[in-house]
Amino acid sequence: MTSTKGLEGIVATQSAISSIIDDTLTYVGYDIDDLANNASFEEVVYLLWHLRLPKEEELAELKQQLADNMSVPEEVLAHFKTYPIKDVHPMAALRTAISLLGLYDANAEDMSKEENYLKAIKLQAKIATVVTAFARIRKGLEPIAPDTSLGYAANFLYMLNGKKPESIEEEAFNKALVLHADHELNASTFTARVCVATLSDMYSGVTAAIGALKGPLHGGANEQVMNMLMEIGEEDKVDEYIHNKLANKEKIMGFGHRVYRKGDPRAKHLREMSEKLTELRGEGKYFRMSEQIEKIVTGEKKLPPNVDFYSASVYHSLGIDHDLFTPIFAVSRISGWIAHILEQYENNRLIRPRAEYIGPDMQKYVPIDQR
Ligand SMILES: CC(=O)SCCNC(=O)CCNC(=O)[C@H](O)C(C)(C)COP(=O)(O)OP(=O)(O)OC[C@H]1O[C@@H](n2cnc3c(N)ncnc32)[C@H](O)[C@@H]1OP(=O)(O)O
Ligand SMILES: O=C([O-])CC(=O)C(=O)O
Repeated sequence: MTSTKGLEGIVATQSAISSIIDDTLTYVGYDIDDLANNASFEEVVYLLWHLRLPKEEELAELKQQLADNMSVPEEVLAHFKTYPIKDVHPMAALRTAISLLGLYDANAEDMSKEENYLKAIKLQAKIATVVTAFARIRKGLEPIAPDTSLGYAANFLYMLNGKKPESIEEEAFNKALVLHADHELNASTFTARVCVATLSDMYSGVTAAIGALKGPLHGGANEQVMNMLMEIGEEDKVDEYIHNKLANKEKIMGFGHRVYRKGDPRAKHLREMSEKLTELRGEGKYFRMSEQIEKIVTGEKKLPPNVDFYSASVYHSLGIDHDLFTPIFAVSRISGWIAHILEQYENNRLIRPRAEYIGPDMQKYVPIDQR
């Protein structure tokens, strides 16, 4: 038996949800460029869960179901006020809150198709409320109830900030949600599938996936990109900072990808938004710094930016706290996790690979007084 480090190149399942072929990303056969330019996030959620685009009335029904299920139990919100540690990371709070939500769902263990679909709606709806409520409660602010007249993207920004977003903000946030919704067998999606392939419940699968997304080699990179931009501070410091990092063989967050070679097709959309939004906010330097970093890293390491690189300056210019960037990734990606969880249940087999053993040969047990 020989192993492949990080399972590189291993095809671990079949899936009809999304594909990456020759650096082109599609959801159910629809090019990500087409979806980013035209679709609402709710349309994409429907597409991922039903493997077809919704008709008007189907989309209206999903929107209504999401709006109707956004409230979360008081106990979950109250629990945010009980942490003994200051500055709990919002991804840790989110991971716990999703698990906690499962304890308030009487049907959490019901594995019927109907109940799993209802759980999907509840999770997709409530995650927006959980993230925004935590963001407010930690600042001593009251959570804001969803405005059911708003779409999902606008509602998220409304619940976060307490005011309805401008249309340019809503459009940008909707596009970011569309771009992050699914991505074949990335680490967090694989985690979700491994978890539910034991026939564990959907709350467990999503909780596990949040844990995997949190790491800086995966979803956690978007927050690290912004930390890097803040640390560099000024445009004339970029060159020295990046060259030092590369010389020390340190990774530049937001660059590289296990699957894409020529480039991540999502990055250009976020780049475009970053340019527009940072300029509008009078913070164009973050776009210009990002551009400089891209020039150096693509030139010297031949590593193109991934989805996390320009999303950082986009979210920053929407006025979002930097440690909420990864939870926002989860708010979108939960749609993909759920699609994969449902697909896994449909055609399940336990996921259990092997390990190539590299430890010592057979040893004889030595009693403790003779070691
Ligand atoms: C949503 C997402 O998850 S997108 C990815 C988000 N993560 C990041 O942006 C973190 C930075 N990037 C990385 O760490 C990696 O490129 C990953 C994790 C995305 C992909 O990892 P892998 O396919 O395992 O590549 P691996 O880490 O083995 O890198 C291969 C080589 O490229 C180098 N490399 C890869 N990414 C970077 C980077 N961002 N900066 C500098 N060098 C890099 C590695 O140091 C390694 O060099 P070596 O062969 O000389 O040792
Ligand atoms: O696919 C991956 O490995 C990481 C990624 O880009 C994503 O999850 O969006």
